[in-house]
Amino acid sequence: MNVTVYAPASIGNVSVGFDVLGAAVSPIDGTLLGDKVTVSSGSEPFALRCEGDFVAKLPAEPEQNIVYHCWQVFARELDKKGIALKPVSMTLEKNMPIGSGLGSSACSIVAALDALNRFHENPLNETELLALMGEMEGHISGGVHYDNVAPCYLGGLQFMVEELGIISQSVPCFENWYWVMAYPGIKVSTAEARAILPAQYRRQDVIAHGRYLGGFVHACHSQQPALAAKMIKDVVAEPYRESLLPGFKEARQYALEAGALASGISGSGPTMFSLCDDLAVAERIARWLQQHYVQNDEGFVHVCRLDSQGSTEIGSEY
Ligand SMILES: Nc1ncnc2c1ncn2[C@@H]1O[C@H](COP(=O)(O)OP(=O)(O)OP(=O)(O)O)[C@@H](O)[C@H]1O
Ligand SMILES: N[C@@H](CCO)C(=O)O
Repeated sequence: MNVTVYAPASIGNVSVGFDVLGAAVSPIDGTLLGDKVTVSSGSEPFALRCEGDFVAKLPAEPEQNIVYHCWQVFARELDKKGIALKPVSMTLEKNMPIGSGLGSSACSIVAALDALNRFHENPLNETELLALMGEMEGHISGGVHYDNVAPCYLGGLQFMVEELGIISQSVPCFENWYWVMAYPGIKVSTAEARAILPAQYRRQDVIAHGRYLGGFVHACHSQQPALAAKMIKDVVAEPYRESLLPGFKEARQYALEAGALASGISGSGPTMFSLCDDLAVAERIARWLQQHYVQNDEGFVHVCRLDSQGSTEIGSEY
């Protein structure tokens, strides 16, 4: 028996909701922009093999791979429930660049925990599994935040409510929005990009943040796309992180002049997203970003749609 799970890329924050809003995205050309994890029966308690385009960027020791930590916390939770852990042989296909702002660690975490859970016939429910995913993301980035793992696992646009035993709920979005994702090919560490943020904010920024986030969620629920797009503004992180992203200011200005409805940093960067409601505009912006924002052979640009599915079981054998 083996189970394979694919977990998609995600946009943390979506500019307007620092740490509390995130969106899962997939390229419209069918490219699988995310990690895959396969869990098979093993002959020892745990074994990990890594492959894929970005395998060389992973820590050399399996014990330092987040997939190993996922297995450890999964074992801990099964132990609490008195359920036997099966010996597993895991394979990580690492397709996501690390430190990209596309939720790369979230992809590995979500694919690993979802696959482990399915392999054991779902002993953990959705909320228990998502809580573990948040714990693992916190382990890597220095602070628990669900804005990558929740959309990556559940799909769509997710808002972190973290109340009444609920971690995240989905927010309706707009069918005709295209998300142009441009990864320049350089690395920005999430932990470092968090460490440069101020510990306190001015009252006017707090008020603006509340207006933008409340306005965005309201506009999504009342299906006002123009208003929703206008509310995609970041006063919490972008002003402080811009300096980490060479060419970002110019690229955002180009995208907005070329007809993007909004443009911002994806997660902690360096990937930027540009939102369009016209495919021709999205493709024009994508071509420009490929020429001017991408810095090396590892960079790429994809025109995406919201991925409403989140992590998905693919190609399993029973
Ligand atoms: N399977 C894995 N996938 C990604 N990173 C991993 C994995 N295992 C261990 N790591 C380590 O976790 C850290 C991830 O760093 P960081 O949080 O900046 O990247 P990220 O998750 O790719 O960022 P982002 O969410 O912005 O895409 C790196 O130090 C990396 O070596
Ligand atoms: N909300 C997180 C996302 C990291 O991808 C941050 O901006 O630090």
